[in-house]
Amino acid sequence: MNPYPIGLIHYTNVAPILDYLEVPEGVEVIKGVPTEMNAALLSGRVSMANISGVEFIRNADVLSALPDFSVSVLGAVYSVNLFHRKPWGELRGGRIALTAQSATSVALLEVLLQETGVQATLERAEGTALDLLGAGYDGVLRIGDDALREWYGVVGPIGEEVSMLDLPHQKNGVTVTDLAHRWFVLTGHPFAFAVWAYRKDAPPPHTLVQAMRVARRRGIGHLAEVSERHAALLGLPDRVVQHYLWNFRYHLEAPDRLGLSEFADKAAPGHAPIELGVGLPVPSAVS
Ligand SMILES: C=C(O[C@@H]1C=C(C(=O)O)C=C[C@H]1O)C(=O)O
Repeated sequence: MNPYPIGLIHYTNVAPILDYLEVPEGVEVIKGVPTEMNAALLSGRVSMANISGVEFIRNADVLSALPDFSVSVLGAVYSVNLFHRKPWGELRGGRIALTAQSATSVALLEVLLQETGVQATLERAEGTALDLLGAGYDGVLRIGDDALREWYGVVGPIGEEVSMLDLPHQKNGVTVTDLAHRWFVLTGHPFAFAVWAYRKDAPPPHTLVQAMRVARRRGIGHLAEVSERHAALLGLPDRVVQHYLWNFRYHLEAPDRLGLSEFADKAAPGHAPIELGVGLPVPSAVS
């Protein structure tokens, strides 16, 4: 029987799931950044991946998603950041560098700029936020582990007495605008950055979905160990990474679905209806 190919984005934000995932036999794994996994899923190279929420929305005619998984957050996320020196409103007419790793966060930035009447030129460019600001960009969008490290590089050190919650973070003339926080200020809802999407004609085996649920339960139950391990890898304080991971919503509950559908209407008007759980076994009565 052919293996079931899946794509995994290995950002720290999914460590509480992936660190404990025991991949069942018959499942083949490839790894990459969001835009690579988006392309792999849409090309059929993989049948399921934790892809950018906006790509799931844009392709809701051919993609479904697991009904109880996402990378969502209510309020600040700390790893989807716009770095800029001028105030947000003065980015009008400016140039903004976009990491090539992102799809959802780019669409979110576009929505937030539009909602605030700020028209800027967005262009893909790779490099650290400070380097690209130094190269003349007015704003720099960074996501994932790079964004988290560079956020802390600008605003750190953050002690226990100085809450991570005091936003926006500004230091030495650089403002780090957290896009998920701005979405919350705009809507009052969570933001779903990623979902576990799959091709409607190739739903994942139940063994894989169940292994993911078990992994998530273990990861959340061992958050201190996960945080300590990844803090060392990231070179960040353990307590900062623990707050970062504690802050995520890994299911796809009603608030997260509300945020996803609200974003879908803003970012992809006229999108096909979002269908969750297509082709998955109907949950049996819990014994
Ligand atoms: C929470 C994050 O969101 C990520 C952003 C994505 C995107 O912009 O396409 C895709 C996957 C998410 O994990 C992050 O980058 O840390």
